[in-house]
Amino acid sequence: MYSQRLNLGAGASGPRPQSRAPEEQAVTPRQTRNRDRADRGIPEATVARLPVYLRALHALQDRGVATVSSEELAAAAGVNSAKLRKDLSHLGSYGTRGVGYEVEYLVYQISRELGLTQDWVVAIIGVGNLGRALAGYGGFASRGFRVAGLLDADEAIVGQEIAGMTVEHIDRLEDVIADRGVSIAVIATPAAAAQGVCDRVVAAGVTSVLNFAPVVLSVPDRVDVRKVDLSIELQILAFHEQRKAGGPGDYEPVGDGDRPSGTAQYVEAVEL
Ligand SMILES: NC(=O)c1ccc[n+]([C@@H]2O[C@H](COP(=O)([O-])OP(=O)(O)OC[C@H]3O[C@@H](n4cnc5c(N)ncnc54)[C@H](O)[C@@H]3O)[C@@H](O)[C@H]2O)c1
Repeated sequence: MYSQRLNLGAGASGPRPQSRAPEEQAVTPRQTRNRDRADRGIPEATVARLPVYLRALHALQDRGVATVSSEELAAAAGVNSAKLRKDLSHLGSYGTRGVGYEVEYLVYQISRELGLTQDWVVAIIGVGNLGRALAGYGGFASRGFRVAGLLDADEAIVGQEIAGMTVEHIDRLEDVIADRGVSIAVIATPAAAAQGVCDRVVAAGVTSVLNFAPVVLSVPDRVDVRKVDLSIELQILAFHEQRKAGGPGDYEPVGDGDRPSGTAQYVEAVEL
């Protein structure tokens, strides 16, 4: 058993460390990723597929499967097996001929690569419909993300209890980030407020932002922004539906051309 594997599920079943040494708090996801990958050159397309492999591996673990062939894992993840083997080779994982990959160790390797073997502290800014849903989503903790702050500008919302946390006023943003070691900010405000919020979290030292607002955020180079836009995903599905129905236009896959199936993986990064 790998100790880091245990840590992945700790949020759901037991307490996580509430505080870290200052030098540990200062490490951001980006810094860790850059440090770990600096010399290995793992392609971003591979990185984007690792969470998909991880999800498939967790499903195998849940079924008590100890080893898996590249073909089985590739089928479960919706990619071809050659691409899967190539992806995993970037992690130094080649499997064993005739046996395949050891599920538990591969979970550990991918989790380590994605920075999931440690806790990431998250603040959700904008606690409306979406912010509430995100705050109540149990899946973050089991994947190593701990929501440590809910902030909103609306006095009627501030002070409310949501998912066991009290919503704080946005005026406290900088203090919350500093005091709780927030390294990822989730922005779920209206579009008009998003850039201002983003500027503040960046000024407070956050270098990873997950943006749900329908606006392209300007950030310094050192900051990673991932944008989630469900309407774009629906438009992509509409495009494919149209093609299935024999609608206009021949389709040429662009870019990677071998993206895994399933909707959750289709969350696009329009900025990085
Ligand atoms: N990405 C997606 O797929 C998706 C899906 C639904 C909604 N959205 C977007 O997510 C955002 C939130 O949607 P919603 O339905 O929850 O809206 P909402 O109006 O219910 O919630 C927005 C919250 O942000 C708060 N807020 C406004 N200005 C703020 C500020 N400066 N600082 C802190 N909080 C502030 C409001 O008080 C409100 O509670 C919107 O931008 C919406 O367009 C995205």
